[in-house]
Amino acid sequence: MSLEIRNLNVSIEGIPILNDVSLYVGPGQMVGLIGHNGAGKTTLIRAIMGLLPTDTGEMFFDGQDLCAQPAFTRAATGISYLPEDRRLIPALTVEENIMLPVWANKLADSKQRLEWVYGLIPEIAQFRDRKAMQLSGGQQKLVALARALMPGNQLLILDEPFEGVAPVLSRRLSEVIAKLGQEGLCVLISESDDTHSADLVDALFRIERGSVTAG
Ligand SMILES: Nc1ncnc2c1ncn2[C@@H]1O[C@H](COP(=O)(O)OP(=O)(O)OP(=O)(O)O)[C@@H](O)[C@H]1O
Repeated sequence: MSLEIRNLNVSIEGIPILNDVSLYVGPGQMVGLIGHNGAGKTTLIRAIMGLLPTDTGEMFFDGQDLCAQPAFTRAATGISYLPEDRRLIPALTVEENIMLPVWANKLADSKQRLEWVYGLIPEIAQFRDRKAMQLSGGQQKLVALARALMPGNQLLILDEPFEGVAPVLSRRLSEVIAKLGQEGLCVLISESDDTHSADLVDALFRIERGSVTAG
């Protein structure tokens, strides 16, 4: 499984945002996407997820042309993302929040997948029956990651996962993300600088004013 993006151009309301972006995430690779606020990280992630239309260029995952497939097919392809904000539903329990993508996409093997996620992040299993609103911001981030892991069994995209997370929890988040690499997932992590991702990633791309360079 690999993600290959070639010469991708994306505009929002007629304004060019991404210029000729090329990026590669190899099988089982963990790759960083580093850029300042407004550089275009979220726009690129939204384009990969099919949430923004692309102007020109190519995106392939496991040989499938992602540009040709609508957003709702991503979960079935095993592609998922952790948005910058957590977007948990406060009145639902932790487990209900984690199960949302399973219900929305009628995913198979959800029981095994849930056990796998609880094994990876055991502290979440302990508060599975609590309402999301009763958790700290960092705990909510872990739950949002768990939720993304339900459909994301091939490619997981993490949009600034460490943003606004206290040091103790960001260390824990790093441990969990490192484990994902060992599980053979392709992972793309965006960050405004490489403070947290430097030790995690196998390769790095930098994005500046909508243009991406390797290294
Ligand atoms: N809905 C929109 N309408 C107009 N311009 C937008 C829209 N969304 C993003 N942009 C512009 O696209 C550029 C890239 O924004 P994007 O959110 O992708 O950056 P980012 O690297 O993720 O930054 P941040 O770290 O602040 O989230 C910015 O100049 C932004 O103003």
